[in-house]
Amino acid sequence: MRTRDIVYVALFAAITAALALFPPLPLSLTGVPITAQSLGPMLAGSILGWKRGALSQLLFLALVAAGLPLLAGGTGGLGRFASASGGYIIGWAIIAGLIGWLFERLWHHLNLAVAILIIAFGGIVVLYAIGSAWVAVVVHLGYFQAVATNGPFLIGDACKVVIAALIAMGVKRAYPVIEPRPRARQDKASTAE
Ligand SMILES: O=C(O)CCCC[C@@H]1SC[C@@H]2NC(=O)N[C@@H]21
Repeated sequence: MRTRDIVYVALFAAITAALALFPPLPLSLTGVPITAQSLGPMLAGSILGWKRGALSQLLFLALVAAGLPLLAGGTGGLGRFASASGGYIIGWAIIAGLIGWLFERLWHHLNLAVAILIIAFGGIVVLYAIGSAWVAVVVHLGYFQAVATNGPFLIGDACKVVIAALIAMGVKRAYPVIEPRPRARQDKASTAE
């Protein structure tokens, strides 16, 4: 990793931490809060790509695990991973990697709609799937009951998806950070013509 990559990783860990400044709203059944912080991994993956995106969230998680109060509401420590929120928090690193990987693969086909679809897939479908498994275990619910507890997150998360896609597409145009995978041979041939 170059120095610039380390700076990007640290910057996006810091952005996720800064999003904790928005006050959380915990749900009564599970205690998992509505939070602005899941915008962090959406941005990290879509702007940095899979490796640096995932690393930025792993760095953030390491700091939380070490006890720094970087989660919304000023919480942190290993206990947060054992709480009903644990799957979502761990999922942030996974979805940053997944979103970044999909952005790299589809770089030459990206437009706002594709970006929204990719970020919604990672930041809603996959994140809820992981988070709900954790909720099911910790809160003693069936898996699909746990999935249903995500309902109140949907409007906020849909807004985060659109915000992340708009920012990521703006960065792609103005100052692309992702180094895309080479185009398929077929694409190359058609551009050479
Ligand atoms: O305990 C924490 O601070 C972490 C909370 C994780 C909240 C998840 S992230 C996806 C979903 N959308 C939200 O707004 N909240 C949950």
